[in-house]
Amino acid sequence: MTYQLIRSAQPGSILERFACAASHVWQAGYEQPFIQELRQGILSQERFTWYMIQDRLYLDDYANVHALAFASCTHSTIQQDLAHALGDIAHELATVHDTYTQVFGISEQRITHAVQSAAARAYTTSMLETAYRGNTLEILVALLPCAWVYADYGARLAQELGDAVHGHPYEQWISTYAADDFWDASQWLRDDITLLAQQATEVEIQRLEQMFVQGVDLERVFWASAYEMQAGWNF
Ligand SMILES: Cc1ncc(C[n+]2csc(CCO)c2C)c(N)n1
Repeated sequence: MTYQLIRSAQPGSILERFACAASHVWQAGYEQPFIQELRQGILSQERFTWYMIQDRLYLDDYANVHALAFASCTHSTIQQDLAHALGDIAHELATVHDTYTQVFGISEQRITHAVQSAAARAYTTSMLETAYRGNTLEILVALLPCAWVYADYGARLAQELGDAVHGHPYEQWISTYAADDFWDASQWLRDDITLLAQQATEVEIQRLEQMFVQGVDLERVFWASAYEMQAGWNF
């Protein structure tokens, strides 16, 4: 179990069940070339730029999933959490994205004309399908891999790099996701899932576990497709 998993998942909790079920794909995601070359600071700017453009498109869909979760929800506290989380996504766009789009000279025009890669589209289509058809708990579980995987990989990268993170070519990216603030910003999501899951049956929990594993794997595939600079379809 990794650093963030130990820190978050109470023994016997639904979160621990998710973490255990996903442990293989989780580790495979960390060991893939995109993340390992990023850690070593040798990931090409071209690949990172490709990723950033795809991520901008992804974040639009990701924000929409929050809005759909809000619409599905009758709990006022969970609605407030979702509305607040939308603000965090705007912050993410303003910090990580704006920095790198400036540093790497990615024009707004290139982003506007970009087409989602096949893998990115598979990921967002799957999340949006859950958002349109699922209940609030299912939609929240669709959002969870995004927050948890990034916090975990960020913390591991920072831990492994130690002082070498300072002046690292991808310092801002690593530091954003390694920060305690980033972890704390998604505590509402883990809490609300834990709360709603108290009413779920064992069969429903097993389905959620499968959804979670698929989401963690789609995070892996998203990076792999950026590493390959995978194309999409122009329709
Ligand atoms: C493909 C992809 N997956 C996850 C994130 C990380 N992320 C994006 S928004 C958000 C929530 C609060 O900012 C988190 C964790 C990303 N950037 N791109």
